Amino acid sequence: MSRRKLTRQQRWRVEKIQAERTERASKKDERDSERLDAGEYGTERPGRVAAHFGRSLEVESVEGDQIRLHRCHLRATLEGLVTGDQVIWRQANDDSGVVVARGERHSVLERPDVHGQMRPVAANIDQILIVVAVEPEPHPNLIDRYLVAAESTGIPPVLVLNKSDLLPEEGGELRAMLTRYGELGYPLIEASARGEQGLETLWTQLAGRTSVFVGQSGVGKSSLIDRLLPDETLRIGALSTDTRKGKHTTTTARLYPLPLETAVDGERRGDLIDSPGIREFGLWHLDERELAEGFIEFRPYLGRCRFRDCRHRQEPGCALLDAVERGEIHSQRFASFQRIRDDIAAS
Ligand SMILES: Nc1nc2c(ncn2[C@@H]2O[C@H](COP(=O)(O)OP(=O)(O)OP(=O)(O)O)[C@@H](O)[C@H]2O)c(=O)[nH]1
Ligand SMILES: [Zn+2]
Repeated sequence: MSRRKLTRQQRWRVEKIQAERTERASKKDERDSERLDAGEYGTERPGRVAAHFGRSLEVESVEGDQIRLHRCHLRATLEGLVTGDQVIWRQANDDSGVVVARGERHSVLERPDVHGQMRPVAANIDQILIVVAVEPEPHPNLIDRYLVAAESTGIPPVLVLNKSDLLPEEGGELRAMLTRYGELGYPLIEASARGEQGLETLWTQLAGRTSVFVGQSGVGKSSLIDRLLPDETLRIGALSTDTRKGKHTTTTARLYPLPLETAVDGERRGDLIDSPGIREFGLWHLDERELAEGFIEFRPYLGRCRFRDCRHRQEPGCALLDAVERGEIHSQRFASFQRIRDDIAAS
C-alpha cells in the first residue's frame, strides 16, 4: 500500500482521537489515585507479568498452590513492563487490580523492532533452551549463532537435542558434534517429545527456573512444550483468551506455569515464557565484537593479538589463530566464527 499524505481533515481526526485517548488515560489515572487514596484497593502484593497488552496486563499471583491471573492496569508513571517482570500490585474489590511498581530485572530478552532498535520482550529469564533435532539436521553455524546471541544476553543457554528417538544406535556425527559443546561447558540434554526419553532430565533442568525454548522451525519446540505444560495451564490460557478479545494475541509473550512438581523445596515452580517472536530469538544481526565475545573459549585470547585491530584472518601474532594451531580452540568453532563474521561483513 502506498503511503499517501493524510488530508487535513483526517489529520485533525487523528489528533482529536489521540487527545481524547490521552485525556481518558489521565482521567483514569486520577480516578485510580483517588481510589488508591480512598483505600478501595487491597494491600500491596507481589506478582509477575504473565502477559501484556498495551496499558493492560495480566498479573500472575501465587496463592498457596494456586496460580491466579488478574487483569491489571498500570499507573501512568509505569512504562515498558514486559512479560516476566516482577511487580507490586493491589487488588480491587473484584478480581482486577492496579500495578504500582516494578521490581529489578536480573535479565532481559530483547529483539529488534521494525526499525532495528532492540526492544525488551521478556524479563527475568533464567535459561535459554536451544532446541536442535536429529532432523532438520542442525548446521554448526546455526547452533553457534544461537549460543552467541544467548551469551550476549548473559542468560545461560542449554542445548536440547530433541527427536533422540531418531538417533542412530551409535549416536552418529551429530552426537559427536554436540559433545564438543558439552566440553565447552554447555549443558546438553537428549530428549524426545515422543516417548519418555530424557524428559526426566528436562524436568529437573526446568524446575524452579523461568525458561524459553528457541530453535529453528520443525525441531519440535511446540511438541516439547505440549508435553510439559499441564492441562491446568491451558485452561488458564483459555480463560484469559476470552477476556483478551483477540487483541495482539499472537505476538505477545506469555508466561506459563509448569506443574507444581517443578517447585524446588516448596519454593517457586518452574515456568516457560513463549511467543512466536521469542522462538525466533537470535536469528538477527549480530555485531562483530559480540560475535567474538560470544564464543566463550575465545575470551581468554581476545585483546592479546599483536595488532590491536586484528581481524583474526591471517595476521601474524594473532592470539586466536595461534590457539587454533595449538589445538586450544577447536578448528570447527573457529571456522564457524569466520563464516558468521563474513556473513555479517557481507550484510
Ligand atoms: N520422531 C520425533 N518427531 C518429533 C519429535 N518432536 C517433534 N516431532 C515432530 O516434528 C515435527 C515438528 O514439530 P513441532 O513441534 O511443530 O516443531 P516446532 O519447533 O514447534 O516448529 P515451529 O512451530 O515451526 O517453530 C512434527 O511433525 C512433530 O510431530 C520427537 O521427539 N521425535
Ligand atoms: Zn587476532
